[in-house]
Amino acid sequence: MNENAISLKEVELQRTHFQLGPIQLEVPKGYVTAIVGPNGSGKSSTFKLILDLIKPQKGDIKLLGKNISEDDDWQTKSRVGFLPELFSPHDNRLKASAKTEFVKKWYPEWDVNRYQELLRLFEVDDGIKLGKMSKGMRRKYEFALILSHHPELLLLDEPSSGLDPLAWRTMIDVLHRYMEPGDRTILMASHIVEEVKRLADYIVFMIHGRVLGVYEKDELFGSWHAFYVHGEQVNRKRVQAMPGQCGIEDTGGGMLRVITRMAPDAEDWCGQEHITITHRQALQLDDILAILVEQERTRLRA
Ligand SMILES: Nc1ncnc2c1ncn2[C@@H]1O[C@H](COP(=O)(O)OP(=O)(O)OP(=O)(O)O)[C@@H](O)[C@H]1O
Repeated sequence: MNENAISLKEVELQRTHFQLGPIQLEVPKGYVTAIVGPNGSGKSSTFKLILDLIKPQKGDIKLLGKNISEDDDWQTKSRVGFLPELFSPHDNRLKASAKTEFVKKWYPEWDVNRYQELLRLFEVDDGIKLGKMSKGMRRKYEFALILSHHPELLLLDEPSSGLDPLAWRTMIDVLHRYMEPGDRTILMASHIVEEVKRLADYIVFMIHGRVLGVYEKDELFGSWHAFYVHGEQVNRKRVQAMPGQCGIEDTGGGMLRVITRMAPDAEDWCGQEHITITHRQALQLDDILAILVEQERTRLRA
């Protein structure tokens, strides 16, 4: 990884019932990074910290090379497009077009043609009051708005929340095209497995306010596998020594299903131990997340 679009160093945020961090996170420029984690794990809070909308108790945050706590300059923030998870109800009485007129003044790179093109693509009428828009329509409008000033960096919190399947496909398409020039960056939070699979280059797991790791997507799916082995050939105790082992299940019919997070090493180990893998399965993102959540719960209980 070379240049970072965002970096968080030892960032801590203390709330009454929640502790975020210390977080160490680097978001590489030119790629899509997806934060994946259960509800309440701190994804939205991380976005707000990055944008200086809330202040951490400790740590340093850099946005597009600038230290955000020292940089009050709008210039850096005007290079970012932020789609929050929830929109403020304060704008509800405004027509979308009135909000656009207000917002566009803040962005030197505002592109009216791009805005009109995106409204057409998403089939959004900006003559409607924001409070009268459906959830999906409002999301599509805000999406068009943040893309129309040619941001270098997009921060998308649950981008497809409320979108129908057709609008979802359009959004994925628009984001792929957005990334085409090669120097743009997306940091997104998502619960949608398919969305992460289609868009992300890197995946960050965040659980209970902690970043559990940043993984290159293909490497992640290539290393988390379930191996099926014959219980007659190998007993539970022996298979516990498999590299990266993080779960053994009896699937009936004398078969054991062994989950490993180090599939290539585990395969070599099986070879050396003369254990035949009868079948193997790459784990899905939600399976991996479920295992990590369980491991984190066990760690917290200990
Ligand atoms: N303004 C606030 N004051 C106090 N606690 C808050 C505030 N906002 C969020 N929290 C708490 O911080 C924790 C993290 O919330 P956050 O919204 O960052 O999580 P999330 O991962 O985005 O969740 P979700 O997937 O449900 O959107 C939660 O326990 C939440 O209750």
